[in-house]
Amino acid sequence: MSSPAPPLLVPVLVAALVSVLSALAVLLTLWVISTFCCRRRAIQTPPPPVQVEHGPDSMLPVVGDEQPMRDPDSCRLPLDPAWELDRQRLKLGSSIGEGYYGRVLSANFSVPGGGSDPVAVKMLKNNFCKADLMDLVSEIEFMKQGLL
Ligand SMILES: Nc1ncnc2c1ncn2[C@@H]1O[C@H](COP(=O)(O)OP(=O)(O)OP(=O)(O)O)[C@@H](O)[C@H]1O
Repeated sequence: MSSPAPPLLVPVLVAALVSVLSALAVLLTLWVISTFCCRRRAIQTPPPPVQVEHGPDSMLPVVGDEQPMRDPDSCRLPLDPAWELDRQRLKLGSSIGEGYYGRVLSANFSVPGGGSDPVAVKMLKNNFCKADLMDLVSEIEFMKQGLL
């Protein structure tokens, strides 16, 4: 049978427990504040421009992570004169459909010699991330190779 704790020990134990709990509360508060500040800083810091490179042995582009792209101008792709069309000649129409990362519009392309051709224009959805851009560029590259 255990003997009861001496009368003085109980207040000391309670005080120690209160001290430990207070310290834990302070640590938790500091952690919450630092996490909140880090998140705010991450949101305020604009993402770096996307680098799209072609690896020596691969036609797939090398681009970054899955952060949302907030500034579409920061991810302008290198021009490819062999495939690039003058987008001033494109007249966008209504939406045809949507896939996982892109949406497709009907459009008319004014042919330089005169007349126009109906075309489909695929573009990234709003709030796309770098992985979506990578998917689109990969699809473009496959199309150039005649693989799609
Ligand atoms: N060249 C095209 N001509 C007419 N309609 C098209 C054309 N390309 C796409 N579409 C329409 O737009 C829709 C979305 O196409 P999109 O390529 O974005 O996605 P998906 O191929 O269906 O799916 P995922 O995003 O998974 O590749 C298609 O389901 C189709 O209805």
